[in-house]
Amino acid sequence: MPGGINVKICGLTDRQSVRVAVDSGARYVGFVFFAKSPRHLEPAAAAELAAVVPEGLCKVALTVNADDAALDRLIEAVPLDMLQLHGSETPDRVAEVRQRYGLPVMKAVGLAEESDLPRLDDYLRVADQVLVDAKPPRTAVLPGGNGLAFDWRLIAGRRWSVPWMLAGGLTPDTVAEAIAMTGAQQVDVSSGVESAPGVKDAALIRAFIAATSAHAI
Ligand SMILES: O=C(O)c1ccccc1N[C@@H]1O[C@H](COP(=O)(O)O)[C@@H](O)[C@H]1O
Repeated sequence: MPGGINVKICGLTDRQSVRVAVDSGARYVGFVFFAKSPRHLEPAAAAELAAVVPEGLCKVALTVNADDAALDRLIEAVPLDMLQLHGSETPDRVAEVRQRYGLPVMKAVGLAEESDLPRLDDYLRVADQVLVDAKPPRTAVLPGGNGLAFDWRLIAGRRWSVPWMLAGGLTPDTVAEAIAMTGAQQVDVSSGVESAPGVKDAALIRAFIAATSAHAI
């Protein structure tokens, strides 16, 4: 969105929250297709939510190491604008998915320390965007959506050759500082706008998006 921060609200599971996200100015809305997640949706349910999203906003499907059969089913059922690959997909797999479905692909990469950064570079030639997220703890059930932040100083002042989005433990209280420190022009949130895992909170969604607008002014 020219002149402002692009916000993605991820893990939406109900119509009311989709409406709040859209009305508050979200540029991306994310649906999770990963059975272990409390935000998991079946494709038919996602199709109903997608119908609430106005033309021009980006409907993103988050998948984790999904195979072609699963992606075929998803794309057949849900009108999508972007695929977010949030597992251990290789650069070759990212290129394959992009080619097979003709949709823009955003590849998530988890960071915990400086030595994680080169992995991000591996995706710049194959992904349309990269999502810079916190690396999940070894014992985590989910590869993302854990409400954990990484040390933003790791990417302060860094730029990449494709558009990128900052994620990981962002909240209405922290997002302005995260933007200021990293220079992110796009931010993604899931846990930070929930009252319980998988339950989005309208007031938190509004507050999060307002906090990014306050930054832009
Ligand atoms: O949200 C989930 O359940 C999820 C499941 C599997 C992979 C990623 C998931 N969420 C994504 O993780 C980041 C950070 O989320 P959070 O704000 O820290 O909760 C974000 O991109 C979510 O889309």
